[in-house]
Amino acid sequence: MTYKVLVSDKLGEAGIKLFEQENDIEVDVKTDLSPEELKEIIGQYHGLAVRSATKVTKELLDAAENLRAIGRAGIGVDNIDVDEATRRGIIVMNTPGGNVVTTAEHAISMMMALTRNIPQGTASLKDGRWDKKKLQGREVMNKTLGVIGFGKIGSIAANRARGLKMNVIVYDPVVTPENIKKAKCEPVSLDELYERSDYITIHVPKIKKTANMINKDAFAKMKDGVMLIHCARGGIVDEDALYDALKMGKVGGAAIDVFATEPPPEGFKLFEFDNVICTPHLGASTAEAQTNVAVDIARQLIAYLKSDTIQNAVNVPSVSGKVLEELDPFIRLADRMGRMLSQLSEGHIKSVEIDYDGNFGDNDMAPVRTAVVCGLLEPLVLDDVNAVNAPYLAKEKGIKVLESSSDDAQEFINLITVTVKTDKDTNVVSGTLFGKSDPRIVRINDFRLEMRPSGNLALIHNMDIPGEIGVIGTILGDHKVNIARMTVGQEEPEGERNIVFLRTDTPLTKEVLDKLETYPRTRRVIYMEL
Ligand SMILES: NC(=O)c1ccc[n+]([C@@H]2O[C@H](COP(=O)([O-])OP(=O)(O)OC[C@H]3O[C@@H](n4cnc5c(N)ncnc54)[C@H](O)[C@@H]3O)[C@@H](O)[C@H]2O)c1
Ligand SMILES: O=C(O)[C@H](O)COP(=O)(O)O
Repeated sequence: MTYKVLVSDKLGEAGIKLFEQENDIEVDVKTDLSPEELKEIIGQYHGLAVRSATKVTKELLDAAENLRAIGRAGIGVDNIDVDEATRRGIIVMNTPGGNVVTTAEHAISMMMALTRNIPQGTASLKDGRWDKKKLQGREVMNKTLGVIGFGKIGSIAANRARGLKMNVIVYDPVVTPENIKKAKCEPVSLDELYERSDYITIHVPKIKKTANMINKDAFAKMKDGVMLIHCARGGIVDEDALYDALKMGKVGGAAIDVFATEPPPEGFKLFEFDNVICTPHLGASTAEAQTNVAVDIARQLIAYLKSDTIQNAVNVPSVSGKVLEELDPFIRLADRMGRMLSQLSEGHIKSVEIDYDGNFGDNDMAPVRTAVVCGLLEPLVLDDVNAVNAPYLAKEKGIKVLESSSDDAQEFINLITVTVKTDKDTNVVSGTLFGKSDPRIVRINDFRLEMRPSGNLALIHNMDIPGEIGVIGTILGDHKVNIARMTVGQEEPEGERNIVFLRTDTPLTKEVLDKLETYPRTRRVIYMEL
């Protein structure tokens, strides 16, 4: 299979080369497309590589019928409708490491440029003026820098600021005070950060909670003359509130790299202030960072398209190729168990319980859990179900997914037992591996058996009476259906019922199934193709 990848924003050459080196990947680089142009061509692509400029909206995804993966060469994914991608089973990944030093360095450069009026000095000098007196600045040594968001970039910016002998105070609700102190910074509340900072630099992700977080109320709490550095994402600072704060002199200067609308509209009102300096979203724009993120995203997209290996996904847990390889036989078993349970169960599914008994190594079983859910949902829903959207679809349908584990797998080395409860019934299937990779179903509800879960399978609930198996054999023989394998399940505790589990060489027609169900007495037949 050949996978087509579209690169729709400017991407480092080294990344493009990686795509080109793959025999089974075709890459097209088409930047600066209008939303309409992009919508027209997106249907043919399996992978899409973007930065901030491409807006991956629901409308675009509506047309992206073959798209499996969106790769963001950078960090912020607020230009991508991640929920919609998830619902459609499209993986979204970013490159969290490649541009962080570059961006922290940009924030520090912006702070220094702002405090020493470097852009203003350049402009006035080129304009023929010698504004030496007017453009006097101030030192940053011993001043207090407030860092909002102490993740990858915030912590590097704080480290560089410590090198400039600044006092660094930090607000981050997730990072522990110990970790902030270890970096020789002081953890504080957000209000305290506003009250004490001479400079504030913002390094939070753009999410619902951080949209316009630096607003009128925040500015009101800040020190008079505070200088603001904003190199995170547009929309975190309320630009109207910043305008008012600059006008009142509450904010003494702002260095802005990112804007609510990019590029900002003509006559953008923040440009009227001399003490506002700007860059056109250059935070990540160094040769080093662009090579890093381009290479990272190309590798990640190639790995996912070719081998389903997930790295740095923002909408599904990451799994390395090695772990996937180890778990692969369990994943296949789990998928089949889910499919069987889907066909055994009647009514609305309420919950799925997965028990892992015995030895599964130290692996995170998330891919196995997802495979059970995929198998369970696939026969029931219209959407394509995969590892990306399965948890989302289960949640949307109100299905609880529970897991437990124990060391005791009875006579097996490892045993997966899945119990599906609906509003009408409860069904249980257990499966294991024979050897390292040969999947077997060893229990269906009250019956112990042993059957490979693949091919054309019929599960026939009988009364345990003489001649019954002969009748089934005769019906199939009369219709020229060859039985490849037959297992009779033993009821536990021993009772009057049994189940016959058949694998046939050819699919069973409706006529055969009707006969099996009614002749000469009623049986329950569940037919599945796995
Ligand atoms: N200007 C650019 O070109 C450029 C380049 C790279 C990254 N970025 C942006 O920089 C930002 C930071 O990136 P990162 O890699 O450091 O992310 P990160 O995920 O490593 O760190 C973000 C930190 O913010 C914290 N946080 C979340 N909500 C918060 C809140 N309400 N208040 C305080 N802290 C909060 C998180 O706990 C986390 O520690 C992102 O918005 C990213 O998109 C911009
Ligand atoms: O979040 C990011 O990585 C930055 O905002 C960089 O965006 P860009 O790749 O569009 O320059």
